[in-house]
Amino acid sequence: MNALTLPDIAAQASRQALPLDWVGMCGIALPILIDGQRLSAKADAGVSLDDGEARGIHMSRLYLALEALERESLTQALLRDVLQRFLDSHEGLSQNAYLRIHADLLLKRPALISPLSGWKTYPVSIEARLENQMFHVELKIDVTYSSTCPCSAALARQLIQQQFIDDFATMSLQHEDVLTWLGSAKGIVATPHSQRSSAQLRVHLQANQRTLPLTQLINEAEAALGTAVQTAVKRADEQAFALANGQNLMFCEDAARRLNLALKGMQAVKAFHLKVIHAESLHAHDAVAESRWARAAL
Ligand SMILES: Nc1nc2c(ncn2[C@@H]2O[C@H](COP(=O)(O)OP(=O)(O)OP(=O)(O)O)[C@@H](O)[C@H]2O)c(=O)[nH]1
Repeated sequence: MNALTLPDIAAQASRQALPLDWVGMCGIALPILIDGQRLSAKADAGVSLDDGEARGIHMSRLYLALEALERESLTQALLRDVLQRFLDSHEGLSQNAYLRIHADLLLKRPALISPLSGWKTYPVSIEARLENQMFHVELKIDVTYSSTCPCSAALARQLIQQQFIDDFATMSLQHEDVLTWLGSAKGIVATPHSQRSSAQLRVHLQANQRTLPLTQLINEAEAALGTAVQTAVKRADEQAFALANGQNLMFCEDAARRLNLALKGMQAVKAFHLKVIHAESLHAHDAVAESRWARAAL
């Protein structure tokens, strides 16, 4: 080695000849473009190290290949290009390439009644891999919503009926008295339990789907669930939300079935796995349902 040559340890032979499944970098700061939005993301970039004799991969080559992601909107084709660059820059060393991107998508949501609106963040992950020359992309999205237990609602209604019997058994019914009673605490002697719930969607896209339809997936999921968590809320909005919840009683099974149907109806979706978690206020544990589906090959 002369004085001007930088030592290159990665190029040395490995002391223990052993291939590795994933080698790379996690948590790389990266500005990305999704649906016209510039998002602050974190990327995990890696390749397999199939040449067990080689000491290491070339981290900088993966890092530099990510540059393309800050210039163009994310598409399946762009993700594939980046993964191909990972492999091209590791010829002879790696056969498989991996890229995970984590970001918070920000969407502005209107209030139910008032003219207000506010922002909601949706954690999203995009996982792309080029494995044995097969390209796969999986989108992960979390959507939060409110769920009210139908069983608890029925039990609460029964208690309200019982209270009505107790209070009016010996009285002749007067419209005015009933109206006053309904507006009092006795008229709602029991309330059903409800909870902030979350749907975790993992979606495989059709190969011909160019863009990543994250916003569309979120919108479809929220429409199917019916009681998405709100942003700006005045009393009129809160009342409308109470009504929406009362008309939208659901077990976790109901939520999972609704999401299943909504995702199946999206042309962009090739397969999915979904999990809904109702963080019960009745228990210290959660009620959970999962569902998976894959479009039949033509
Ligand atoms: N492979 C590997 N590199 C590491 C690790 N930790 C830090 N690095 C550094 O990552 C830097 C970039 O590696 P390379 O991409 O091989 O850099 P380079 O040799 O200048 O670039 P090329 O000429 O393209 O190979 C090097 O300085 C490594 O020391 C590690 O755990 N494994």
